[in-house]
Amino acid sequence: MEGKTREEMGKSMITETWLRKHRSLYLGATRHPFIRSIRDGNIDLSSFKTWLGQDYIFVRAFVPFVASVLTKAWKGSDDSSNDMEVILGGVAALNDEISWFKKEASKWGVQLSDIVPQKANQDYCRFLESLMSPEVEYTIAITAFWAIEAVYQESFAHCLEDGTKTPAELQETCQRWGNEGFGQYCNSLRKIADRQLEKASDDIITKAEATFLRVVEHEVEFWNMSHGGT
Ligand SMILES: Cc1ncc(CO)c(N)n1
Repeated sequence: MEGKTREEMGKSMITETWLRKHRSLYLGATRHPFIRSIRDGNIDLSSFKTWLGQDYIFVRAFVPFVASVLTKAWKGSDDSSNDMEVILGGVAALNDEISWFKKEASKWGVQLSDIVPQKANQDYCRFLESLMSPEVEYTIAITAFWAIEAVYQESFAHCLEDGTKTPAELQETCQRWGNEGFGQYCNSLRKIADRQLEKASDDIITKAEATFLRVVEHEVEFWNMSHGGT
């Protein structure tokens, strides 16, 4: 890539350039102390329960967001049948995820009906809601969607690598987002985002990059909230 302009590399490398440019922030999300503590086996189980309850609330807000991305794909995509299939797969996975949260919560003695969303969660859900507006372009929304899923995929896959000390009772959680199928799904989302970005105006590309950064910041805050416990 040395010495090549973005045009020569092809604009399809846009997410790649962002990941490189914002590497330390991105690693701040995917290698967060909360994730490290799972991986090292010294996680405080009250932190895990906090995360579980808060993430259940997040996922419930995430469903209408993903549905809004699906709606935008219907008219806003160049390859809407491909994109709608990928996004619909995401909706189906979320249906399964909600059942999993309920089962997992009862296993850990977490009463989901009692959970009050904390500030970082409220802020993140409000951000999702802002992206649901019909004024927000498909390219922006699909970029956010990819980034949201990719942070979880990379974070939890990191806990499953050889030599990690992830506690047995948290393996299933890590598998949920760290498994290869979820990795493929994230790659599909990334390809869609790159394809959309390739033909986007500079203004949209700039907006999409800012959206990507905000997602990563919200993810860091979300882990911070969980890591703080209670
Ligand atoms: C906070 C958060 N980010 C991403 C995902 C992935 O679906 C999730 N479940 N929760």
